[in-house]
Amino acid sequence: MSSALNPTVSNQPQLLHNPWCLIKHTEEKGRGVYASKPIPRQTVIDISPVLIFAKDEYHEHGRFTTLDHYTFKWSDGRMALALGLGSLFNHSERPNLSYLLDASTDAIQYVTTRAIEVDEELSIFYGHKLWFKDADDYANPAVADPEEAEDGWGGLSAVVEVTDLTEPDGPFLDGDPSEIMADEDLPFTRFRLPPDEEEIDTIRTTQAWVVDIPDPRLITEMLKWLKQAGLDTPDLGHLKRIRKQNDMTTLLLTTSPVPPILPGDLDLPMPYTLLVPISPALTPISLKLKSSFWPTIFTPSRKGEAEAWSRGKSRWAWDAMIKVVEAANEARNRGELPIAAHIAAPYNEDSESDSAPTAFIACDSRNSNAHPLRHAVINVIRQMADHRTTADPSTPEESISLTPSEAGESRNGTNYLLTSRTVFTTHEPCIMCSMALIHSRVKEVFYLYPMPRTGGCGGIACLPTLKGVNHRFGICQWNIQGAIVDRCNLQLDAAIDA
Ligand SMILES: C[S@@+](CC[C@H](N)C(=O)[O-])C[C@H]1O[C@@H](n2cnc3c(N)ncnc32)[C@H](O)[C@@H]1O
Repeated sequence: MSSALNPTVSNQPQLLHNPWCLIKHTEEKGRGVYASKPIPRQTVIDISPVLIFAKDEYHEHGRFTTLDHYTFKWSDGRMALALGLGSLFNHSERPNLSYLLDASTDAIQYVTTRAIEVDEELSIFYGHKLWFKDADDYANPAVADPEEAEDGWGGLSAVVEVTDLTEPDGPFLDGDPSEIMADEDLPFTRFRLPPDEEEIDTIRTTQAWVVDIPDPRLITEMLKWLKQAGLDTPDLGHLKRIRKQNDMTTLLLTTSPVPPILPGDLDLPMPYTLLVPISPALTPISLKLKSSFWPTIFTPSRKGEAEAWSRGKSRWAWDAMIKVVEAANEARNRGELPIAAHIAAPYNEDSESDSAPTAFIACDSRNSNAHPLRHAVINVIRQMADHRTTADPSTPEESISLTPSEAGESRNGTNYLLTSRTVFTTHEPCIMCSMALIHSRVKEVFYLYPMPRTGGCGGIACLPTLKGVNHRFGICQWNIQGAIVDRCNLQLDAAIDA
């Protein structure tokens, strides 16, 4: 953000009913909403009721007034004005709020997409065609060009038009599909889970034999002996061999259950056991904690780094997301809750993404089954389980559909159901569904709508980060809700319990 921006608290009455924010004024942007204290990710900042204008009314009158800076497209060509905080969020190329249009209550809900620091501005993404000069000083600031701006009406029209919906085939089709996309251009936000083993009681250890060496001159000899005795094994490569503590030098010997027999001529004390970490430290905090057991090697490996995404893979995700939203719409038309989940066929650089038969899609069926546990994610995992228990790999059709790990006698119950698979859902999975995804060893989950009150992927809890949970999966929130929802005309109940 431009350093020229120096927000001042305006002298107008503050929103005392809102615990998170203040309205401040800057010369460049006018009023804006700023965090008055640190705000956690997925906090509902405001649910603004909207005032709706009929299409003709807006076209003939509203668009010629100041309203035009504040309104955005609603369904059926109508325009909406957010009452409350909703009209004061300024635009950012890197927004920290997502929004959720709720046609059933005529309201719009604003939710933080990441943790927000005190004094940070809360912003939304208006779209690519701005009618003003963006005051934020990013590398490619949008240049206001009235000719470029939409000639339609509605200042914030892009709130629901982040992606160009006039492109009949959708985004990410142009260009080289293998080109790796910059993180900020991806259609989703990845949530960074804290690295494993950040707390002392989650560090996994094993018992190792060590010996104190009262005379440091014996160290070289002992290191030679370790080699000769075959104790210089790679399984201890993540640990330092020697620890110097309180004037005592101690040598790490082995993790074998039986004590090693030390050379008799060196007059060493008896070996004894200690707990040592079983893996290297990936973070500085982990290094400190692990080294409190035994000096550990620091390897900030690539393990925790985000996977690179190509344009083709973004398109694959877009298609999967469209599919899941369409399924949710169909479910709604059948009288179900409009929630769907999709186990996408794995992305393959060389083939059509949606033709592989191991893709599954399921909807919430709590209504039709009168069964409170028939959530979409549970239903889709069950489809995969049923497929793996019943598919006959001897038939040509099924032999195509089963991946090597799925085929053969090791079927359901032997292998995990979703290893290396990606699940797309309309709604953040609830706690029950998140646990089912952990049990299935899913690789990653993409969802469209955060569920701050029920979600198990960061909403009310983040299951993959809980202590004692032995699997982690990637969590990504789709950024361009508006585009997808508008395209598929999904009418969503923001209060839905997904
Ligand atoms: C919905 S209003 C936001 C609240 C507005 N700042 C106010 O004081 O009422 C949209 C208007 O805010 C201003 N604005 C929003 N985001 C901006 C940005 N990134 N840079 C400059 N001006 C911005 C523009 O004048 C725009 O027409």
